[in-house]
Amino acid sequence: MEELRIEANGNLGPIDSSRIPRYAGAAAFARLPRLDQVARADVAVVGVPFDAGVSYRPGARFGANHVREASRLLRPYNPAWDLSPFEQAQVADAGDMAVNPFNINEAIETIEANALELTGAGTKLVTLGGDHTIALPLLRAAAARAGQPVAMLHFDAHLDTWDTYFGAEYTHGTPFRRAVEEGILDTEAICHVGTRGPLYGKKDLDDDHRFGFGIVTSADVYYQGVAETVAKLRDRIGDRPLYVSIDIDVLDPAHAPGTGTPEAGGITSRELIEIIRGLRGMNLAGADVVEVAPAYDHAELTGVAGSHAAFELVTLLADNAAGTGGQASGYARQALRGGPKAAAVAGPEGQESFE
Ligand SMILES: N=C(N)NCCCC(=O)O
Ligand SMILES: [Zn+2]
Ligand SMILES: [Zn+2]
Repeated sequence: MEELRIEANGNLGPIDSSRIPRYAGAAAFARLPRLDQVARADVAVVGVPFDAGVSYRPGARFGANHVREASRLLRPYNPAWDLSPFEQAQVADAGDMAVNPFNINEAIETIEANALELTGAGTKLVTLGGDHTIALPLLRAAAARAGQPVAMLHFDAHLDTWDTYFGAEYTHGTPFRRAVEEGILDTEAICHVGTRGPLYGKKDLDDDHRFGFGIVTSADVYYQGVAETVAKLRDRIGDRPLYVSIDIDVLDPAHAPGTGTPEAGGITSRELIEIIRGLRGMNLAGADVVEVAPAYDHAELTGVAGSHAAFELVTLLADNAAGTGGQASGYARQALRGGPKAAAVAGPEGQESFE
């Protein structure tokens, strides 16, 4: 079948869902072209079907394709910012990395090497996991490309700064401790968002604090609201190269049941999307959406949430590639009251920083 695609500004866009039903054909993220169908890409969405690092329910190896399936319903215009990311930048689906499911160390090396290869010509990556182990090699590649340790916003119910499980150093509960040890994170500008749930002990928090992490808990987002959360995060990070890692379990299980280690009391998908939108114009180096485990999903809730989170990340990167960041437009222009969009556009001046 012919692929009837939307094209604009020399960028090959998604299959046109007004001419080919959106449920037809093979799934690529947002019905975008494959990387081998375009000459170059500003932004690539890539899958990492790997879940050998999980401590509880398995299945995140199927997450990337589940998010791709759910992403068929995305439309190409993002009204929050009056942006058509696939027109403003070339975005493509780079397919899946072929990682060894039986050897975690080798898998980590493969992910790092593939991420470096994909970003060679300046392409920015949005990676679909996979379990959270994969953030470590992705951060290595992001820091190598940035030429310096990167700031990080880590959306997650969990800290993921634990030391080992069963003596294993590389698991989905440990990537950010390893990243601090490796010196690839800018420890002046790293923060967890959405943290909640029981820990093993107080030492978990003491260690995490010692590594330099700030914490905006799920309860903080509820009590302070999105606007204040965004302002604090922007203040903390400034213009540093920023990696954004989104564990889908940051969402309440009501919004994202399809994940391996769910915790009650999470943020909503609306809050997550609005916080991501609040990062507009920041110096985004790369991002991931991980821990989608479709076997536990219902009605594609988690796939839809993951696909929208990824779409907002792609919008941020496309916006940066096109140099259009920071202008009030779209819904922001039509807003009746100030809110996070207004705050994000206005910037973080005058906001307190947090410890
Ligand atoms: N990264 C995720 N999703 N979970 C980490 C949970 C580690 C634990 O079992 O304590
Ligand atoms: Zn988690
Ligand atoms: Zn995690």
